[in-house]
Amino acid sequence: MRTMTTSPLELFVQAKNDIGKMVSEVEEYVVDCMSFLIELPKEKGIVTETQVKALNQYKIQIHGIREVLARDNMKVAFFGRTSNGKSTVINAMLHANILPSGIGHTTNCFCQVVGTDSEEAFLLTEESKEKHSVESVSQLAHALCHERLSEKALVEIHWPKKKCPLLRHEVVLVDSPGIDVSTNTDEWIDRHCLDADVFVLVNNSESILMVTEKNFFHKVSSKLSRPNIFILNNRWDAAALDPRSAEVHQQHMEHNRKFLVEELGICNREEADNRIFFVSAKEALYARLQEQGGLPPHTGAIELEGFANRYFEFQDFEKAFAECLSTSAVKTKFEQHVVRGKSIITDIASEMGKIQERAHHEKSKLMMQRQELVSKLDYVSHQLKLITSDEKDQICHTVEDVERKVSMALNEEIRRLHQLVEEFTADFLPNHIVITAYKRNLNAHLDKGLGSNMRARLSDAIASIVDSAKTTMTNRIKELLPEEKQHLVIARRQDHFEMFYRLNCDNLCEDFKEDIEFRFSLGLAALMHRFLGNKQASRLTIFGHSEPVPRPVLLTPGTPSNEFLPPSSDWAFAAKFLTAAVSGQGITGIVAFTTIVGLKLGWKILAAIGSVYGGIYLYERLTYTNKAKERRFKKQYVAHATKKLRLIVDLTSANCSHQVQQELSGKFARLAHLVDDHMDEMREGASQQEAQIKDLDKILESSRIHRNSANYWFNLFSIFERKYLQIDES
Ligand SMILES: Nc1nc2c(ncn2[C@@H]2O[C@H](COP(=O)(O)OP(=O)(O)OP(=O)(O)O)[C@@H](O)[C@H]2O)c(=O)[nH]1
Repeated sequence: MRTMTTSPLELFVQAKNDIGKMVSEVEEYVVDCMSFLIELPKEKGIVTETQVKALNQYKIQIHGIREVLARDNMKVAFFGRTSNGKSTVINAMLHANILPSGIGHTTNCFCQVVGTDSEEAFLLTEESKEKHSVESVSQLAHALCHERLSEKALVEIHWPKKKCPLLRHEVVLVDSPGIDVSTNTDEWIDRHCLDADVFVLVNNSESILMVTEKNFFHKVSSKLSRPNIFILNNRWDAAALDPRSAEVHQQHMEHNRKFLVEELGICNREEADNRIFFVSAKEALYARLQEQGGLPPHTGAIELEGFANRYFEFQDFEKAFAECLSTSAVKTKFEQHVVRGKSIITDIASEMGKIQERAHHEKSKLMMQRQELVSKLDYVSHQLKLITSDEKDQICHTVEDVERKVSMALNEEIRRLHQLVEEFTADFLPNHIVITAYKRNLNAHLDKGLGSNMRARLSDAIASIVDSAKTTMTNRIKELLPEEKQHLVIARRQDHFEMFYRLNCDNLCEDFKEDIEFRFSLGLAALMHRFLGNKQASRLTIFGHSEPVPRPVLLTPGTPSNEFLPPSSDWAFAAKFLTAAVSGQGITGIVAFTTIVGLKLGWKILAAIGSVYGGIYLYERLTYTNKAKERRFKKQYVAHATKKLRLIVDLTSANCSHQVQQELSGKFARLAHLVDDHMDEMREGASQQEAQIKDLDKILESSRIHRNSANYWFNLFSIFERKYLQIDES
């Protein structure tokens, strides 16, 4: 609904303020949208380069509209032949004698009168922006003459607004040189007419419209769509003196109407009648100057008959002109801005819609991906727990299996220990230094031999068990890893397991003490041991002798020893005696023993027995070589080592199984670590997706706000349209 104002011209001012404010705010909005677009992540494809460029273009265009708006005003151009009174009409409308007028060609260039807030009037030319001060018409005329301007040049006369009410409403009045003096009116039109809202054709009512005037407006009409043209038949005061004035009036009306309606085709008959006026600018100017006290009373010009009617008609012209100018200027000046503004806003809303759509799509995609990732993470975590528990059991079984195998193999090796010892060859001499070295080398041989035998027995089997366990856990873990990481679980060469069997025979047999002294097998001590057994013999040794008797070595380990029987009758006596004799170890004892046996059996028998006994002794003594000593040494060593090794069977098998456990646990820990890393990456990915979803929410919210704002601005433009541009529709 159009707001009625005191002056029709105020409509333009009000519309200009409204649209100026709106465009200024829309510019801020477009800048906001631009910043929003620039900050959007390009890699997601939510915003395209084309959109950014388009928005930048809109920003430039809106800024351009704002700049044009600032310069927008209501422009009226006055045309007519020389001395028809164009300058006088303008002066009358401005209520001031601003433009020079007179007989002859007084206006030699385009003079544009605009209002200024300044107190003083000044003049600007196109060539220089230097302000020329003018205070009076004569000065202005002088200044214009002095400038020596071409007819198409433009001079701006800035006149204080407070002196002229018309200038307060953003009205610009353009005076032109006489159409009849120029041959280059095309250039005039291009330079000065295309942005004019209203044209006033000032005709001298003492003559009809000439071809030059008509041709000029034909050109204007061809370049502008339906220009607003008013025809002022000026100097009507002079024509009114003619008795045929009514007839002349009629002729002018018909002629002018025909020109506007038929020749130019810019309006209909009724409209044309409202655009044709018969006035006396000179009288109107004089009357107004007189009102302001600018002229002495009774100057003559306003005392002619019919002045009042002509003056009223001049005022009617001003009123019709103001309405037409304001309406036309609002439409021509602002309609294009509104159309452009609405188009920009619609485009921005559409771009925001696209961004919203893409962000929404991206968010849905991300949410699905995140859901998948979280489910996968839960699955992997759960599976890892299951596999870990399962593998623990599996490793326990494997370890037990290995322990059993090692134990069996070691027991077997212990049983075959004598073979290993027999295989050892080195010089053997019964002296301390050689024996010490011999023992050391034998220990090393045993260590190495046992180790390599164990390896030969178990290596393949254990390696196969371990490899199989590793392969199983690797395959299970591999399932939990993404394809691109599965190569990390493939076993490397250094993953191959080798059992380390260190029996440490050096330490084990450290306490081995050999006994390789000659022992006559039928000697008294040997016989006593044979008959009494080790314990009794040892007891006798402990109670009866100052010289310690070396501990006898069992020739056949495992052979049960004879039980000690209590002595009886003669044998009991002999035994006691023998015991006493042996216990005494003295010649007296032996002689006594021999005498008793001799007396009992007879001396001959005794001599024979003695010879045999001596022969046996001699034989044994002679055959007890170094080789025999070495054999005895090795036998003792085997017995000792066997006993010792049996003690460490459990320890060794436990140690080996521990190695397997370490190997498998280590391997599983490394594999599980890969899954942990993968889960960490998934968690990181999920939290990144969460952050991206939040960012997308912000983008969605911002694009929604910007889209709503676009709708708001579009509605405001529509309201402006209804208020100022589609008045007839309301
Ligand atoms: N009698 C009478 N004289 C007028 C009227 N209007 C203008 N004149 C006179 O006509 C002469 C020319 O007036 P201008 O206003 O200078 O005419 P113009 O069309 O501007 O002339 P150029 O600037 O040379 O193109 C002046 O002497 C005016 O006083 C009028 O309505 N009645």
